[in-house]
Amino acid sequence: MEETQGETTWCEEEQQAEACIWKYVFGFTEMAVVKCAIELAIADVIESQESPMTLSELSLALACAPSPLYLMRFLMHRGIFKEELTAHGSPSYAQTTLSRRLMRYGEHSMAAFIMLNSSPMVTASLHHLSACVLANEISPFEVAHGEDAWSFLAANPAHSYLVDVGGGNGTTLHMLVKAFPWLRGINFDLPHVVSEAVEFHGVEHVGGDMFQSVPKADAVFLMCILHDWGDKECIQILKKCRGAVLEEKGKVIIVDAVIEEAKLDKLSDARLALDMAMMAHTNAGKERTLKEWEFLLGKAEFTRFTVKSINAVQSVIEAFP
Ligand SMILES: C[S@@+](CC[C@H](N)C(=O)[O-])C[C@H]1O[C@@H](n2cnc3c(N)ncnc32)[C@H](O)[C@@H]1O
Ligand SMILES: O=c1cc(-c2ccc(O)cc2)oc2c(O)c(O)ccc12
Repeated sequence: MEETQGETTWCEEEQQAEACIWKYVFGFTEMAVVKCAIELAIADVIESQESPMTLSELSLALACAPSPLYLMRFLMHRGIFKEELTAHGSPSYAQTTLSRRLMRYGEHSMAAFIMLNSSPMVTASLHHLSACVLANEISPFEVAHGEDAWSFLAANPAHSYLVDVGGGNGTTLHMLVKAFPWLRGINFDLPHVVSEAVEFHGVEHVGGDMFQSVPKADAVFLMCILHDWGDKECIQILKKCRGAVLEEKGKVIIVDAVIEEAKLDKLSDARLALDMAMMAHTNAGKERTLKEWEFLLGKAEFTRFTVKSINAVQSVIEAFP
């Protein structure tokens, strides 16, 4: 005979508790999978595709094997992505209002907060809550890091540095720094170009030659630069850019056209016209196909790259050392 407690039986309460306790058993796992989705830019890739993606399409876009993308099932069950069937009946993954909050950019993005709260700097403090409750008057942050948060942040600035190679007068970098306040910008261009540039908050102008060296940073940005140059020069520039970032976590972000000969869209003509303009304006500059980008990035010794179309003449290519 079941004991009743109000509306709920003892047995139902046990079952609810059993389901609930697993949330705590695997609480960190949930955070880690969401962090992983942000790092892989899964929501950004599906958004740029503008249609649901199968696991094999996702694996191509992310330049990884399909099997680890099994984590999409977890994210789908949490209501982060939704599953839809393709015309051939294969499962594909689509954006939701929630997954758009995992995008790295965009007005609803919460990615930066998730990355901060799942960072070792924050999680290390959370491991000391009980000691701090008992010890009183000392913060978990101080126990974990040996100093208060303000001294720690002064010694370990949380900013990421982005260097815009061939950034002109720094306008683009200024827009990026305003949109992403955790960024600090280094606008790198020829000395006579940066000497004319006006000051922007969060942007430092540095004069130099990208064929000689590129300032060190967390990431390098190259917008409409490589299309000005032939393959030999591009490989030289790309090698300097690869050398400017850390091997484990740096990247080189290229904004340039990707010519798709087989897949036409409303901007295909504009890309091909830009290719003709490059022929007219430069010695060996051109717009490149995916195969040509693959060749350049391979020659410059990048280990992998991803391409995101952004509904513009240019695409965003992220190359990893
Ligand atoms: C086509 S513009 C692109 C400017 C900017 N990235 C944009 O998208 O508006 C090319 C830029 O590359 C710069 N540049 C050319 N040669 C360079 C070199 N050797 N080192 C650094 N910058 C260079 C030019 O001064 C110019 O600002
Ligand atoms: O004539 C051009 C045009 C561009 C250009 C056009 C449209 C875009 O969305 C981006 C770039 O870029 C140029 C360039 O980089 C250059 O060195 C010479 C000429 C042009």
